[in-house]
Amino acid sequence: MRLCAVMRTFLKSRSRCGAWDRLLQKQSRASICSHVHSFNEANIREKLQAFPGGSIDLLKQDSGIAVLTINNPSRMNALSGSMMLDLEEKVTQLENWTDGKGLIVCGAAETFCSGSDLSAVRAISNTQDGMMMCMFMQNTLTRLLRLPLISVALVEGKALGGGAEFITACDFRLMAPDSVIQFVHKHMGLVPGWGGAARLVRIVGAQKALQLLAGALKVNPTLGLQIGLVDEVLKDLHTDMAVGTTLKQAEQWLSNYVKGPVPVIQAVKKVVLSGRELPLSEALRTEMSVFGTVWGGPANLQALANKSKHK
Ligand SMILES: CCCC(=O)SCCNC(=O)CCNC(=O)[C@H](O)C(C)(C)COP(=O)(O)OP(=O)(O)OC[C@H]1O[C@@H](n2cnc3c(N)ncnc32)[C@H](O)[C@@H]1OP(=O)(O)O
Repeated sequence: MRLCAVMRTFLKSRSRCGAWDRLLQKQSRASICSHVHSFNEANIREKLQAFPGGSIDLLKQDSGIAVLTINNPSRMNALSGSMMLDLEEKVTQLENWTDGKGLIVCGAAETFCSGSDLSAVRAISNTQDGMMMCMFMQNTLTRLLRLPLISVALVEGKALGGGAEFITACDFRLMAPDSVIQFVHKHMGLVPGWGGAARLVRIVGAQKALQLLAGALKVNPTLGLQIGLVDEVLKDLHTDMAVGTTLKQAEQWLSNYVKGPVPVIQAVKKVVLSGRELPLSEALRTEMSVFGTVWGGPANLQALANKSKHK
């Protein structure tokens, strides 16, 4: 099945906010499907399956916060072909998670992700296969960013190459002390292909993005905060034993933004997403449509009955 058809099926299946879905559907077709005409999904799935190792683990919690773990520690959590397939499957599960509000993306064994598995990169170094893999990952990471969940990447250790691209597909980024984000693509004779450059420009602006990519700069927590790539630096576990694990700190941080009923939190994400991705006139229409899903809804009526004051 061609990817465009997959995107259409996926978007059609999520029709709780018709206008929002239709607009993103239109945008998805234009931005994701237009540049590789001969994309054959079955073909790329078969190719990716030939590079096994590691897993992507998903834990959906009663709190409404899920934890997605990139798990391939013997290769510094490099993404193998089967992990790319696994990631797509987990994103589908999250798209269907009606009780979800937040998502933390992290790596196993105290490091985030060292990018694409270099053994797979070597084996599929022809242009056609490279572009297919790139399109598969662009599609998956775009869907991750568009989840109606508030997402945060928890960076410990290293986020390199595709790992640095991955973190840009989350709404927020947290860094542990001593961690590093580096778009090493230039050193590999590459540029980002998983959508990381396009998203980076939107996060830090074109000037800073150009510096990060052209200089393959090592971004430590201080620089990350300074340029707006990173939203918070976590406390050092070695000097402050009371803070718990980095994952606990990330959950604590995210809990500030996911307090409240599921439909309201998901609606917040949708209006920001449409503002981020759509032209103003379409974003305004979408905002009205999402507004219609919460106006007069249970949380709204409850707040009115409580005569809430916001002192
Ligand atoms: C569009 C996507 C573009 C891309 O993502 S291209 C890939 C970009 N990433 C890279 O080039 C990362 C290369 N690796 C490194 O620089 C270093 O291994 C790294 C991550 C800084 C860690 O350094 P160290 O702490 O010294 O550990 P190490 O080098 O001994 O690594 C431990 C084991 O992990 C392996 N590894 C690390 N990154 C990998 C990768 N991307 N693909 C496949 N294997 C990878 C590494 O080969 C080593 O394995 P082994 O113990 O020698 O069997």
